[in-house]
Amino acid sequence: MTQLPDPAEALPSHRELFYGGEWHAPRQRQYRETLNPGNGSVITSVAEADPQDVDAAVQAAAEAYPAWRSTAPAQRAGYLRKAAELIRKHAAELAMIDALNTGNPIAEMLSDANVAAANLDYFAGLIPMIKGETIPRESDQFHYTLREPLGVVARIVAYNHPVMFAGGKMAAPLAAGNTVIVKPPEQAPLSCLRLAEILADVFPPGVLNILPGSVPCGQSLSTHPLVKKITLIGSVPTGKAIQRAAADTLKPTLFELGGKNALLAFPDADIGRLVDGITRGMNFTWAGQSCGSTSRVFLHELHHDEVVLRVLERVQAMYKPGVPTDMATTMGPVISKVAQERVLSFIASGKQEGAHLALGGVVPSNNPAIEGGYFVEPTVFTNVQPHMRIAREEIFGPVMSVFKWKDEAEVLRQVNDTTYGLTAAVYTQNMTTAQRTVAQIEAGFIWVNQVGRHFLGVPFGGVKESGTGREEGLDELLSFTQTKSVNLNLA
Ligand SMILES: NC(=O)c1ccc[n+]([C@@H]2O[C@H](COP(=O)([O-])OP(=O)(O)OC[C@H]3O[C@@H](n4cnc5c(N)ncnc54)[C@H](O)[C@@H]3O)[C@@H](O)[C@H]2O)c1
Repeated sequence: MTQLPDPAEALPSHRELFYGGEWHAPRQRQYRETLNPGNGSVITSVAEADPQDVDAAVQAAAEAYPAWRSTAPAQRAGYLRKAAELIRKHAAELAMIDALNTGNPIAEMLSDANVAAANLDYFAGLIPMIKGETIPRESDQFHYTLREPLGVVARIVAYNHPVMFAGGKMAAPLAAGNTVIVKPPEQAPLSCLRLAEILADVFPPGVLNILPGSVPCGQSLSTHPLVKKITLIGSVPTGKAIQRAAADTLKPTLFELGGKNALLAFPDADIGRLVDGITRGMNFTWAGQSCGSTSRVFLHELHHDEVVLRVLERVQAMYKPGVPTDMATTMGPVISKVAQERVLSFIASGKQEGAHLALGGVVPSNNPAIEGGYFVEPTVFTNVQPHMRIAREEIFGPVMSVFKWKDEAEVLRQVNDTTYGLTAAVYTQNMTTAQRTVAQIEAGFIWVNQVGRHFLGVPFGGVKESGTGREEGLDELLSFTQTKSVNLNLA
Protein backbone atom coordinates (compact mmCIF):
# COMPACT_ATOMS: atom_id res chain seq x y z
CA MET A 1 0.00 0.00 0.00
CA THR A 2 1.22 3.51 -0.86
CA GLN A 3 2.85 5.34 2.02
CA LEU A 4 1.09 8.69 2.30
CA PRO A 5 3.08 11.74 3.32
CA ASP A 6 1.92 14.05 6.08
CA PRO A 7 -0.25 16.75 4.40
CA ALA A 8 1.68 19.65 5.98
CA GLU A 9 5.04 18.18 4.98
CA ALA A 10 3.97 17.58 1.39
CA LEU A 11 3.35 21.27 0.70
CA PRO A 12 5.87 23.20 -1.42
CA SER A 13 8.24 25.51 0.40
CA HIS A 14 8.00 28.15 -2.35
CA ARG A 15 4.97 30.35 -2.94
CA GLU A 16 6.44 32.54 -5.68
CA LEU A 17 6.85 32.56 -9.44
CA PHE A 18 9.23 30.12 -11.10
CA TYR A 19 10.87 31.34 -14.30
CA GLY A 20 14.33 31.50 -15.82
CA GLY A 21 15.33 28.64 -13.49
CA GLU A 22 14.77 30.72 -10.34
CA TRP A 23 12.07 31.75 -7.90
CA HIS A 24 10.92 35.36 -8.06
CA ALA A 25 8.67 37.36 -5.77
CA PRO A 26 5.82 39.02 -7.71
CA ARG A 27 6.74 42.62 -8.54
CA GLN A 28 3.57 44.05 -7.01
CA ARG A 29 3.93 41.75 -3.96
CA GLN A 30 0.44 40.41 -4.61
CA TYR A 31 -0.49 37.09 -3.04
CA ARG A 32 -3.81 35.21 -3.11
CA GLU A 33 -5.15 32.91 -0.43
CA THR A 34 -5.62 29.30 -1.47
CA LEU A 35 -8.06 27.05 0.37
CA ASN A 36 -8.77 23.50 1.38
CA PRO A 37 -12.24 22.93 -0.15
CA GLY A 38 -12.68 19.96 2.18
CA ASN A 39 -13.17 22.26 5.19
CA GLY A 40 -12.98 25.80 3.83
CA SER A 41 -9.78 26.67 5.69
CA VAL A 42 -6.99 28.79 4.23
CA ILE A 43 -3.87 26.70 3.52
CA THR A 44 -1.53 29.53 2.54
CA SER A 45 -1.13 32.41 0.08
CA VAL A 46 0.45 32.13 -3.35
CA ALA A 47 2.00 34.76 -5.61
CA GLU A 48 -0.08 36.35 -8.34
CA ALA A 49 1.80 37.18 -11.52
CA ASP A 50 0.87 40.57 -12.99
CA PRO A 51 1.60 41.70 -16.58
CA GLN A 52 5.15 42.77 -15.69
CA ASP A 53 5.87 39.38 -14.15
CA VAL A 54 4.40 37.71 -17.22
CA ASP A 55 6.67 39.79 -19.42
CA ALA A 56 9.75 38.84 -17.37
CA ALA A 57 8.81 35.15 -17.54
CA VAL A 58 8.14 35.28 -21.27
CA GLN A 59 11.52 36.99 -21.84
CA ALA A 60 13.23 34.22 -19.84
CA ALA A 61 11.43 31.54 -21.85
CA ALA A 62 12.31 33.34 -25.12
CA GLU A 63 15.98 33.51 -24.13
CA ALA A 64 16.05 29.80 -23.41
CA TYR A 65 14.36 28.91 -26.69
CA PRO A 66 17.27 28.97 -29.23
CA ALA A 67 19.38 26.54 -27.22
CA TRP A 68 16.44 24.28 -26.39
CA ARG A 69 15.24 24.01 -30.00
CA SER A 70 18.80 23.12 -31.02
CA THR A 71 19.16 20.43 -28.37
CA ALA A 72 19.50 17.05 -30.05
CA PRO A 73 16.22 15.11 -30.10
CA ALA A 74 17.59 12.21 -28.07
CA GLN A 75 18.89 14.61 -25.46
CA ARG A 76 15.55 16.44 -25.29
CA ALA A 77 13.84 13.10 -24.81
CA GLY A 78 16.26 12.41 -21.97
CA TYR A 79 15.18 15.57 -20.15
CA LEU A 80 11.52 14.62 -20.48
CA ARG A 81 12.17 11.10 -19.22
CA LYS A 82 14.08 12.44 -16.24
CA ALA A 83 11.11 14.68 -15.43
CA ALA A 84 8.77 11.69 -15.70
CA GLU A 85 10.94 9.66 -13.35
CA LEU A 86 10.97 12.41 -10.72
CA ILE A 87 7.23 12.99 -10.96
CA ARG A 88 6.64 9.26 -10.40
CA LYS A 89 8.96 9.31 -7.43
CA HIS A 90 6.97 12.15 -5.85
CA ALA A 91 3.52 10.90 -6.94
CA ALA A 92 2.13 10.35 -3.44
CA GLU A 93 3.17 13.76 -2.21
CA LEU A 94 1.78 15.50 -5.30
CA ALA A 95 -1.48 13.59 -4.84
CA MET A 96 -1.64 14.68 -1.22
CA ILE A 97 -1.22 18.33 -2.19
CA ASP A 98 -3.93 18.07 -4.83
CA ALA A 99 -6.26 16.32 -2.38
CA LEU A 100 -5.75 19.17 0.11
CA ASN A 101 -6.03 21.96 -2.43
CA THR A 102 -8.71 20.64 -4.85
CA GLY A 103 -10.71 18.40 -2.50
CA ASN A 104 -10.42 15.42 -4.86
CA PRO A 105 -10.05 12.20 -2.83
CA ILE A 106 -6.46 11.13 -2.32
CA ALA A 107 -7.04 7.50 -3.29
CA GLU A 108 -7.99 8.57 -6.81
CA MET A 109 -5.42 11.35 -7.08
CA LEU A 110 -2.54 8.91 -6.67
CA SER A 111 -2.77 8.11 -10.36
CA ASP A 112 -2.75 11.74 -11.56
CA ALA A 113 1.00 12.27 -11.25
CA ASN A 114 1.56 8.93 -12.97
CA VAL A 115 -0.60 10.03 -15.88
CA ALA A 116 1.51 13.20 -16.14
CA ALA A 117 4.67 11.08 -16.13
CA ALA A 118 3.22 8.74 -18.76
CA ASN A 119 2.60 11.76 -21.01
CA LEU A 120 6.21 12.89 -20.62
CA ASP A 121 7.49 9.42 -21.52
CA TYR A 122 5.04 9.08 -24.39
CA PHE A 123 5.96 12.40 -26.02
CA ALA A 124 9.66 11.76 -25.42
CA GLY A 125 9.23 8.56 -27.42
CA LEU A 126 7.31 10.37 -30.15
CA ILE A 127 10.03 12.96 -30.90
CA PRO A 128 11.32 11.01 -33.94
CA MET A 129 7.85 11.48 -35.50
CA ILE A 130 8.56 15.20 -35.92
CA LYS A 131 9.47 14.75 -39.55
CA GLY A 132 9.28 16.65 -42.80
CA GLU A 133 8.48 15.39 -46.28
CA THR A 134 9.93 15.43 -49.74
CA ILE A 135 7.63 16.55 -52.52
CA PRO A 136 7.77 15.03 -56.02
CA ARG A 137 10.22 17.05 -58.08
CA GLU A 138 9.45 18.86 -61.28
CA SER A 139 12.50 18.59 -63.57
CA ASP A 140 15.31 20.36 -61.69
CA GLN A 141 13.21 21.70 -58.78
CA PHE A 142 13.55 19.78 -55.52
CA HIS A 143 11.30 20.48 -52.50
CA TYR A 144 11.20 19.35 -48.92
CA THR A 145 9.63 20.45 -45.65
CA LEU A 146 10.97 20.81 -42.13
CA ARG A 147 8.92 20.79 -38.96
CA GLU A 148 10.12 23.43 -36.55
CA PRO A 149 9.00 24.47 -33.08
CA LEU A 150 7.04 27.68 -32.51
CA GLY A 151 8.88 29.44 -29.70
CA VAL A 152 7.35 30.18 -26.28
CA VAL A 153 4.14 28.24 -25.60
CA ALA A 154 1.76 29.10 -22.75
CA ARG A 155 -0.49 26.43 -21.26
CA ILE A 156 -3.35 27.51 -18.96
CA VAL A 157 -4.93 24.70 -16.97
CA ALA A 158 -8.12 24.08 -14.95
CA TYR A 159 -8.37 23.18 -11.28
CA ASN A 160 -9.85 19.69 -11.42
CA HIS A 161 -6.54 17.88 -12.00
CA PRO A 162 -3.74 20.42 -11.52
CA VAL A 163 -0.72 18.13 -11.47
CA MET A 164 -1.99 15.82 -14.18
CA PHE A 165 -2.64 18.77 -16.48
CA ALA A 166 0.44 20.83 -15.60
CA GLY A 167 2.80 17.85 -15.79
CA GLY A 168 1.13 16.18 -18.76
CA LYS A 169 0.54 19.22 -20.91
CA MET A 170 4.10 20.51 -20.75
CA ALA A 171 5.23 17.31 -22.49
CA ALA A 172 4.24 17.81 -26.13
CA PRO A 173 5.45 21.41 -26.57
CA LEU A 174 8.74 20.66 -24.79
CA ALA A 175 9.24 17.53 -26.87
CA ALA A 176 8.75 19.59 -30.03
CA GLY A 177 11.47 22.04 -28.96
CA ASN A 178 9.38 24.89 -27.55
CA THR A 179 9.91 26.50 -24.17
CA VAL A 180 6.85 26.49 -21.94
CA ILE A 181 5.03 28.62 -19.40
CA VAL A 182 2.40 26.78 -17.38
CA LYS A 183 -0.24 28.85 -15.61
CA PRO A 184 -1.67 26.80 -12.72
CA PRO A 185 -5.31 27.20 -11.70
CA GLU A 186 -5.66 30.05 -9.20
CA GLN A 187 -7.92 27.95 -6.96
CA ALA A 188 -5.37 25.14 -6.57
CA PRO A 189 -1.83 26.17 -7.50
CA LEU A 190 0.12 24.31 -4.80
CA SER A 191 0.90 21.03 -6.57
CA CYS A 192 2.18 22.99 -9.57
CA LEU A 193 4.58 24.88 -7.29
CA ARG A 194 5.79 21.59 -5.85
CA LEU A 195 6.18 20.34 -9.42
CA ALA A 196 8.37 23.36 -10.18
CA GLU A 197 10.50 22.53 -7.12
CA ILE A 198 10.84 18.90 -8.17
CA LEU A 199 11.75 19.79 -11.77
CA ALA A 200 13.78 22.94 -11.00
CA ASP A 201 17.11 21.36 -11.88
CA VAL A 202 15.93 19.05 -14.64
CA PHE A 203 15.54 21.44 -17.57
CA PRO A 204 17.95 24.23 -18.53
CA PRO A 205 16.84 27.58 -17.00
CA GLY A 206 13.87 29.14 -18.80
CA VAL A 207 12.78 25.98 -20.62
CA LEU A 208 10.00 25.21 -18.12
CA ASN A 209 8.40 28.09 -16.24
CA ILE A 210 5.49 27.90 -13.80
CA LEU A 211 3.65 31.13 -13.28
CA PRO A 212 0.86 31.17 -10.71
CA GLY A 213 -1.72 33.87 -11.26
CA SER A 214 -5.35 34.41 -12.06
CA VAL A 215 -7.27 35.96 -14.93
CA PRO A 216 -4.90 38.95 -15.53
CA CYS A 217 -1.96 36.55 -15.79
CA GLY A 218 -3.86 34.46 -18.36
CA GLN A 219 -4.86 37.60 -20.24
CA SER A 220 -1.26 38.85 -20.42
CA LEU A 221 -0.10 35.49 -21.72
CA SER A 222 -2.84 35.63 -24.38
CA THR A 223 -1.72 39.01 -25.72
CA HIS A 224 2.08 38.83 -25.29
CA PRO A 225 3.73 39.01 -28.74
CA LEU A 226 6.47 36.56 -27.79
CA VAL A 227 4.00 33.84 -26.78
CA LYS A 228 3.63 31.96 -30.04
CA LYS A 229 0.82 29.61 -29.05
CA ILE A 230 -1.64 29.57 -26.17
CA THR A 231 -3.70 26.63 -24.95
CA LEU A 232 -6.45 26.30 -22.40
CA ILE A 233 -8.11 23.59 -20.40
CA GLY A 234 -11.09 25.50 -19.09
CA SER A 235 -14.55 26.80 -19.80
CA VAL A 236 -16.09 27.86 -23.09
CA PRO A 237 -16.36 31.58 -22.17
CA THR A 238 -12.65 31.61 -21.25
CA GLY A 239 -11.77 29.89 -24.51
CA LYS A 240 -13.67 32.57 -26.42
CA ALA A 241 -12.00 35.37 -24.42
CA ILE A 242 -8.55 33.93 -25.13
CA GLN A 243 -9.34 33.46 -28.80
CA ARG A 244 -10.32 37.14 -29.04
CA ALA A 245 -7.28 38.29 -27.05
CA ALA A 246 -4.93 36.15 -29.14
CA ALA A 247 -6.27 37.57 -32.38
CA ASP A 248 -4.14 40.72 -32.26
CA THR A 249 -0.95 38.69 -32.41
CA LEU A 250 -2.52 35.95 -34.57
CA LYS A 251 -1.54 33.32 -32.04
CA PRO A 252 -2.72 29.81 -32.73
CA THR A 253 -4.77 28.27 -29.91
CA LEU A 254 -5.62 24.80 -28.66
CA PHE A 255 -8.68 24.48 -26.45
CA GLU A 256 -10.03 21.63 -24.34
CA LEU A 257 -13.25 23.13 -23.01
CA GLY A 258 -16.48 22.07 -21.34
CA GLY A 259 -19.00 19.36 -22.07
CA LYS A 260 -22.62 18.33 -21.59
CA ASN A 261 -21.95 14.78 -22.58
CA ALA A 262 -24.54 12.14 -23.40
CA LEU A 263 -24.67 8.48 -22.48
CA LEU A 264 -27.12 6.77 -24.82
CA ALA A 265 -28.36 3.30 -23.89
CA PHE A 266 -30.16 1.02 -26.35
CA PRO A 267 -32.66 -1.60 -25.15
CA ASP A 268 -30.20 -4.43 -25.81
CA ALA A 269 -27.50 -2.94 -23.54
CA ASP A 270 -25.93 -5.23 -20.96
CA ILE A 271 -27.64 -3.92 -17.84
CA GLY A 272 -24.77 -4.63 -15.45
CA ARG A 273 -22.25 -2.78 -17.60
CA LEU A 274 -24.71 0.00 -18.24
CA VAL A 275 -25.39 0.60 -14.54
CA ASP A 276 -21.66 0.60 -13.90
CA GLY A 277 -21.02 3.03 -16.77
CA ILE A 278 -23.76 5.46 -15.75
CA THR A 279 -22.53 5.45 -12.16
CA ARG A 280 -18.84 5.94 -12.96
CA GLY A 281 -19.32 8.21 -15.98
CA MET A 282 -20.60 11.02 -13.79
CA ASN A 283 -17.26 11.23 -11.93
CA PHE A 284 -18.96 11.68 -8.56
CA THR A 285 -15.56 11.00 -6.98
CA TRP A 286 -14.47 14.55 -7.83
CA ALA A 287 -18.00 15.87 -7.44
CA GLY A 288 -18.70 15.66 -11.16
CA GLN A 289 -15.95 18.18 -11.92
CA SER A 290 -14.75 16.60 -15.11
CA CYS A 291 -15.13 17.89 -18.64
CA GLY A 292 -15.84 14.35 -19.86
CA SER A 293 -18.60 13.49 -17.36
CA THR A 294 -21.57 11.83 -19.04
CA SER A 295 -24.06 14.03 -17.24
CA ARG A 296 -26.98 13.42 -19.61
CA VAL A 297 -28.17 9.81 -19.52
CA PHE A 298 -30.68 8.66 -22.15
CA LEU A 299 -32.39 5.40 -21.15
CA HIS A 300 -34.79 3.49 -23.36
CA GLU A 301 -38.31 3.20 -21.91
CA LEU A 302 -38.00 -0.61 -21.90
CA HIS A 303 -35.26 -0.61 -19.25
CA HIS A 304 -35.52 2.93 -17.80
CA ASP A 305 -37.15 2.12 -14.46
CA GLU A 306 -35.00 -0.91 -13.68
CA VAL A 307 -31.76 0.87 -14.61
CA VAL A 308 -32.64 4.01 -12.62
CA LEU A 309 -33.38 1.92 -9.52
CA ARG A 310 -30.05 0.11 -9.78
CA VAL A 311 -28.09 3.30 -10.49
CA LEU A 312 -29.56 4.98 -7.43
CA GLU A 313 -28.58 2.00 -5.24
CA ARG A 314 -25.12 1.92 -6.76
CA VAL A 315 -24.46 5.63 -6.40
CA GLN A 316 -25.52 5.56 -2.75
CA ALA A 317 -23.30 2.57 -2.08
CA MET A 318 -20.25 3.91 -3.90
CA TYR A 319 -20.06 7.62 -3.10
CA LYS A 320 -19.99 9.16 0.35
CA PRO A 321 -18.70 12.69 0.84
CA GLY A 322 -15.70 12.58 3.15
CA VAL A 323 -12.36 14.12 4.12
CA PRO A 324 -10.36 14.34 0.86
CA THR A 325 -7.00 13.37 2.39
CA ASP A 326 -8.44 10.17 3.92
CA MET A 327 -7.68 7.04 1.83
CA ALA A 328 -11.20 5.69 2.49
CA THR A 329 -12.97 8.74 1.06
CA THR A 330 -14.96 8.12 -2.12
CA MET A 331 -16.29 11.59 -2.89
CA GLY A 332 -14.90 15.10 -2.51
CA PRO A 333 -16.36 18.61 -2.45
CA VAL A 334 -16.60 21.08 -5.31
CA ILE A 335 -13.79 23.60 -5.53
CA SER A 336 -15.28 26.66 -3.81
CA LYS A 337 -18.22 28.23 -2.05
CA VAL A 338 -19.14 29.95 -5.32
CA ALA A 339 -19.11 26.62 -7.15
CA GLN A 340 -21.23 25.02 -4.40
CA GLU A 341 -23.81 27.80 -4.65
CA ARG A 342 -23.83 27.49 -8.42
CA VAL A 343 -24.49 23.73 -8.23
CA LEU A 344 -27.26 24.25 -5.67
CA SER A 345 -28.88 26.86 -7.90
CA PHE A 346 -28.91 24.35 -10.78
CA ILE A 347 -30.57 21.83 -8.47
CA ALA A 348 -33.19 24.40 -7.48
CA SER A 349 -33.85 25.16 -11.15
CA GLY A 350 -34.25 21.44 -11.93
CA LYS A 351 -36.87 21.09 -9.22
CA GLN A 352 -38.61 24.27 -10.26
CA GLU A 353 -38.75 23.26 -13.92
CA GLY A 354 -40.40 19.96 -13.00
CA ALA A 355 -37.63 17.33 -13.08
CA HIS A 356 -37.88 14.64 -10.42
CA LEU A 357 -35.14 14.79 -7.76
CA ALA A 358 -34.47 11.08 -7.29
CA LEU A 359 -31.35 11.37 -5.13
CA GLY A 360 -29.32 13.94 -3.19
CA GLY A 361 -29.77 17.59 -4.03
CA VAL A 362 -28.54 18.87 -0.68
CA VAL A 363 -25.40 19.71 1.27
CA PRO A 364 -24.49 16.71 3.46
CA SER A 365 -25.22 17.39 7.11
CA ASN A 366 -24.43 14.14 8.91
CA ASN A 367 -20.62 14.22 8.97
CA PRO A 368 -18.93 16.71 11.33
CA ALA A 369 -15.52 15.92 9.77
CA ILE A 370 -16.47 17.77 6.58
CA GLU A 371 -18.24 20.75 8.07
CA GLY A 372 -17.25 23.98 6.32
CA GLY A 373 -16.34 22.08 3.15
CA TYR A 374 -18.06 22.73 -0.17
CA PHE A 375 -19.88 19.42 -0.51
CA VAL A 376 -23.03 18.51 -2.39
CA GLU A 377 -24.56 15.03 -2.11
CA PRO A 378 -24.46 12.96 -5.31
CA THR A 379 -27.58 14.09 -7.13
CA VAL A 380 -29.72 12.36 -9.75
CA PHE A 381 -32.68 13.90 -11.57
CA THR A 382 -35.09 11.80 -13.61
CA ASN A 383 -37.88 12.97 -15.88
CA VAL A 384 -35.54 15.59 -17.31
CA GLN A 385 -36.81 17.41 -20.38
CA PRO A 386 -34.59 18.91 -23.11
CA HIS A 387 -35.57 22.53 -22.44
CA MET A 388 -34.54 22.52 -18.76
CA ARG A 389 -31.37 24.31 -17.61
CA ILE A 390 -30.03 21.10 -16.06
CA ALA A 391 -30.37 19.49 -19.49
CA ARG A 392 -28.60 22.25 -21.38
CA GLU A 393 -25.86 23.88 -19.30
CA GLU A 394 -22.63 22.42 -18.00
CA ILE A 395 -23.07 22.19 -14.21
CA PHE A 396 -19.53 20.97 -13.40
CA GLY A 397 -20.92 19.46 -10.23
CA PRO A 398 -22.31 16.09 -9.03
CA VAL A 399 -25.65 16.33 -10.84
CA MET A 400 -26.84 13.69 -13.32
CA SER A 401 -29.86 14.18 -15.59
CA VAL A 402 -31.77 11.12 -16.78
CA PHE A 403 -34.02 11.20 -19.86
CA LYS A 404 -36.42 8.51 -21.13
CA TRP A 405 -36.59 7.77 -24.86
CA LYS A 406 -38.39 5.52 -27.34
CA ASP A 407 -37.68 6.89 -30.82
CA GLU A 408 -34.11 6.62 -32.12
CA ALA A 409 -34.22 9.60 -34.48
CA GLU A 410 -35.68 11.81 -31.77
CA VAL A 411 -33.18 10.74 -29.10
CA LEU A 412 -30.27 11.40 -31.46
CA ARG A 413 -31.68 14.84 -32.09
CA GLN A 414 -31.76 15.44 -28.34
CA VAL A 415 -28.26 14.06 -27.83
CA ASN A 416 -26.95 16.54 -30.41
CA ASP A 417 -29.13 19.43 -29.27
CA THR A 418 -26.33 21.19 -27.42
CA THR A 419 -23.58 23.63 -28.24
CA TYR A 420 -21.09 21.21 -26.65
CA GLY A 421 -19.49 18.17 -28.28
CA LEU A 422 -16.75 16.70 -26.12
CA THR A 423 -17.52 13.05 -25.26
CA ALA A 424 -20.38 10.57 -25.50
CA ALA A 425 -20.98 6.94 -24.59
CA VAL A 426 -23.13 4.39 -26.39
CA TYR A 427 -24.34 1.17 -24.77
CA THR A 428 -25.52 -1.64 -27.02
CA GLN A 429 -24.48 -5.24 -27.69
CA ASN A 430 -25.01 -4.78 -31.40
CA MET A 431 -21.97 -3.37 -33.18
CA THR A 432 -24.07 -2.29 -36.17
CA THR A 433 -26.21 -0.18 -33.85
CA ALA A 434 -23.02 1.14 -32.28
CA GLN A 435 -21.47 2.12 -35.61
CA ARG A 436 -24.68 3.69 -36.88
CA THR A 437 -25.01 5.75 -33.71
CA VAL A 438 -21.35 6.76 -33.44
CA ALA A 439 -21.57 8.14 -36.97
CA GLN A 440 -24.43 10.42 -35.95
CA ILE A 441 -23.31 11.72 -32.56
CA GLU A 442 -21.55 15.08 -32.60
CA ALA A 443 -18.70 14.54 -30.15
CA GLY A 444 -14.92 14.41 -30.34
CA PHE A 445 -14.54 11.17 -28.35
CA ILE A 446 -17.07 8.35 -28.12
CA TRP A 447 -16.90 5.28 -25.91
CA VAL A 448 -18.86 2.13 -26.74
CA ASN A 449 -19.81 0.03 -23.71
CA GLN A 450 -17.62 1.94 -21.27
CA VAL A 451 -17.02 5.48 -20.08
CA GLY A 452 -14.34 7.89 -19.04
CA ARG A 453 -11.12 6.17 -20.08
CA HIS A 454 -8.33 7.98 -21.91
CA PHE A 455 -5.68 6.13 -23.90
CA LEU A 456 -2.39 7.76 -24.78
CA GLY A 457 -2.14 7.85 -28.56
CA VAL A 458 -5.91 8.14 -29.06
CA PRO A 459 -6.68 11.81 -29.80
CA PHE A 460 -8.87 13.56 -27.23
CA GLY A 461 -10.72 16.81 -27.88
CA GLY A 462 -14.04 18.40 -28.66
CA VAL A 463 -16.17 19.45 -31.58
CA LYS A 464 -18.58 22.42 -31.63
CA GLU A 465 -17.87 24.67 -28.61
CA SER A 466 -16.08 21.97 -26.62
CA GLY A 467 -12.75 22.83 -28.13
CA THR A 468 -10.36 22.97 -31.01
CA GLY A 469 -7.51 20.62 -31.77
CA ARG A 470 -6.66 17.22 -30.32
CA GLU A 471 -4.45 16.17 -27.43
CA GLU A 472 -2.93 12.96 -26.09
CA GLY A 473 -1.56 11.79 -29.43
CA LEU A 474 0.59 12.70 -32.43
CA ASP A 475 -1.79 15.55 -33.34
CA GLU A 476 -0.92 17.31 -30.10
CA LEU A 477 2.82 17.01 -30.68
CA LEU A 478 2.63 18.26 -34.27
CA SER A 479 0.37 21.13 -33.25
CA PHE A 480 3.39 22.63 -31.47
CA THR A 481 5.38 22.69 -34.71
CA GLN A 482 5.15 24.65 -37.94
CA THR A 483 6.10 23.65 -41.44
CA LYS A 484 8.95 25.30 -43.31
CA SER A 485 9.08 24.52 -47.02
CA VAL A 486 12.38 24.54 -48.87
CA ASN A 487 12.90 24.66 -52.59
CA LEU A 488 16.27 23.74 -54.12
CA ASN A 489 16.89 24.94 -57.60
CA LEU A 490 19.10 22.22 -59.06
CA ALA A 491 19.31 23.79 -62.50
N1 LIG B 1 -11.87 19.46 -22.19
C1 LIG B 1 -11.02 19.21 -21.19
O1 LIG B 1 -10.06 18.48 -21.34
C2 LIG B 1 -11.28 19.83 -19.84
C3 LIG B 1 -10.66 19.30 -18.70
C4 LIG B 1 -10.94 19.86 -17.47
C5 LIG B 1 -11.79 20.94 -17.37
N2 LIG B 1 -12.38 21.45 -18.46
C6 LIG B 1 -13.35 22.56 -18.35
O2 LIG B 1 -12.86 23.57 -17.47
C7 LIG B 1 -13.94 24.24 -16.85
C8 LIG B 1 -13.73 24.29 -15.36
O3 LIG B 1 -12.58 24.97 -15.04
P1 LIG B 1 -12.58 26.51 -14.59
O4 LIG B 1 -13.91 26.86 -14.03
O5 LIG B 1 -11.37 26.74 -13.80
O6 LIG B 1 -12.47 27.20 -16.01
P2 LIG B 1 -12.10 28.71 -16.32
O7 LIG B 1 -12.29 28.83 -17.78
O8 LIG B 1 -12.83 29.63 -15.44
O9 LIG B 1 -10.55 28.84 -15.92
C9 LIG B 1 -9.56 28.04 -16.53
C10 LIG B 1 -8.25 28.79 -16.52
O10 LIG B 1 -8.34 29.93 -17.36
C11 LIG B 1 -7.86 31.09 -16.70
N3 LIG B 1 -8.63 32.23 -17.21
C12 LIG B 1 -9.88 32.62 -16.86
N4 LIG B 1 -10.26 33.69 -17.58
C13 LIG B 1 -9.24 33.97 -18.43
C14 LIG B 1 -9.03 34.95 -19.45
N5 LIG B 1 -9.96 35.86 -19.76
N6 LIG B 1 -7.87 34.94 -20.13
C15 LIG B 1 -6.93 34.01 -19.87
N7 LIG B 1 -7.05 33.07 -18.90
C16 LIG B 1 -8.19 33.04 -18.19
C17 LIG B 1 -8.09 30.81 -15.24
O11 LIG B 1 -7.21 31.58 -14.47
C18 LIG B 1 -7.81 29.31 -15.15
O12 LIG B 1 -6.43 29.05 -15.01
C19 LIG B 1 -15.18 23.44 -17.22
O13 LIG B 1 -15.88 24.09 -18.24
C20 LIG B 1 -14.61 22.14 -17.71
O14 LIG B 1 -15.45 21.41 -18.55
C21 LIG B 1 -12.13 20.93 -19.70
